[in-house]
Amino acid sequence: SVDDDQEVEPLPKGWEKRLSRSNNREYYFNVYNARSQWERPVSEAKPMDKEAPSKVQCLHILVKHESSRRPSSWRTENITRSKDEARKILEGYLDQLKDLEGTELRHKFKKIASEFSDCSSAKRGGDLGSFGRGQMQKPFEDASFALKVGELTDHIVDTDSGLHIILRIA
Ligand SMILES: O=C(N[C@H](Cc1nc2ccccc2[nH]1)C(=O)O)c1cc2ccccc2s1
Repeated sequence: SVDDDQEVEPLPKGWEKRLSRSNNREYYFNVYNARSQWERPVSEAKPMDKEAPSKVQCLHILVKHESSRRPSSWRTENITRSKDEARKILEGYLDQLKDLEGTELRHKFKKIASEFSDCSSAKRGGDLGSFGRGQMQKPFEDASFALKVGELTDHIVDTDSGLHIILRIA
């Protein structure tokens, strides 16, 4: 059994305790480099751990427009809005989100994504899961990897799919 006082002792700085959904086990998340481990950490996670993360997990809200690669989505069979109109819509979402933080930001972001994102990930609150470099369109990848955990893009990201805002959650 785990040494009792470890149970009540606070975690070393820079670590968060999380629950793995797949096997209902607790694991530990290094908030600086987004790495996870099963073993309870004994030493502080260091900010210099902030080396380039190999993978990130992000939520996004996509607003497609008439020149999107596939101007169709679960919401709208034939998307005809202009790119400018799409930008204005996303700027409106950014205004609603930019002063929020933490759980409140994540919940509001997921709510908007699930109702309005033109990506099929809308069904998962905009959650794309974890991805490494080389998996997503380059502008999206660069914007995602430039974010710290918990951070929202302060600008709109333009890809062949349409216009996005991104929230990094891991
Ligand atoms: O490419 C997708 N969806 C496209 C729109 C789109 N284009 C993207 C470009 C970069 C990042 C996310 C993007 N989503 C669509 O529905 O037309 C993905 C949907 C999902 C759903 C779950 C997890 C990953 C993904 S990637």
